[in-house]
Amino acid sequence: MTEENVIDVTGLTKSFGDKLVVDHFDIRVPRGAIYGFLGPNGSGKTTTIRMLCGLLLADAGQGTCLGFDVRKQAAAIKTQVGYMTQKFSLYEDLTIRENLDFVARMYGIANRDQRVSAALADLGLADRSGQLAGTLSGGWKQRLALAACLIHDPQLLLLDEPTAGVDPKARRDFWDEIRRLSKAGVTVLVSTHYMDEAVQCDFITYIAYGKKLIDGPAADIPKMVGLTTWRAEGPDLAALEAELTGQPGVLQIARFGSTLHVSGTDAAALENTVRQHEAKGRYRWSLQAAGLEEAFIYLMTGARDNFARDAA
Ligand SMILES: Nc1ncnc2c1ncn2[C@@H]1O[C@H](COP(=O)(O)OP(=O)(O)OP(=O)(O)O)[C@@H](O)[C@H]1O
Repeated sequence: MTEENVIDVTGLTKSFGDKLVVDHFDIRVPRGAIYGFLGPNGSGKTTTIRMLCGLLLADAGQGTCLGFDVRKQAAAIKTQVGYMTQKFSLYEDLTIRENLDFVARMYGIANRDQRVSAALADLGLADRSGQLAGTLSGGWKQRLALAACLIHDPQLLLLDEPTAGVDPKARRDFWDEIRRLSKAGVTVLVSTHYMDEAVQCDFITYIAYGKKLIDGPAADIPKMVGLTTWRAEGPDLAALEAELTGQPGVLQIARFGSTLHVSGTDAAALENTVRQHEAKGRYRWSLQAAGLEEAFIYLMTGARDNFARDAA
């Protein structure tokens, strides 16, 4: 493995039957990075992650994951990544300790009892280790699943929507842990539909209909998306939103606290519309530096749900 890239693949392609699900996907993930994987439902994120961790053989493409060939060394990759699936994949009718012990046994970990006890202590669940996993709240289940992924000290975590349906406080705690792991040198590729998670990533890649549309450092994404945003402050923002909807240059209107962020990709047309409203004097308008939040909303709502295309 090169020191720089823990994942380095090009042209990954996968079809199911006659349906092309992932189309020539390339990605390079530097060691220690948190790489956000965004895209509408059904865009091919899970399929890509499964090809990267050796669970699914790509139809075409090549490259390495943790220095192993993704096509020829799937078995080695599987033992060395931590993969967290969308659905809770542990046993609800085993206790927390039994679940961790089971996973540790699968990986053939030496000093198993010690390792499991350390994982329980890290989790803050040492006192409740005899509790059935099925009785945990959604947030705790996710943390337990993460602890299970980490039991063999993987250098790479592939997390597939790890916090879907989990409350905001539990999501924040989960991400504190992700950042701590990243600081310790663990590389993380994480798919998410949440803006507050996307903004915590170092890099972002965006996929739609199996094709990568955007990829780069998170700080560069707004520029790549090419949105101009104006901010409006004043009374009755709902009325302003209704007035602006569909006007020239206006592609997106998003409420941020007591302000309205109005965005578009045609800067001149948008400014023209804004100036006309500004002349009425009801609202204070200011040009807003391009932000990842607006870019995220644009990306995640701009492309239709991929299943919708299938259904059409
Ligand atoms: N084993 C399979 N057999 C047939 N079709 C599949 C299989 N796995 C996935 N698909 C299809 O491939 C497409 C991409 O699915 P995938 O789960 O990779 O998308 P995703 O981006 O992870 O979606 P989500 O955000 O909803 O999890 C979907 O249309 C899905 O129905």
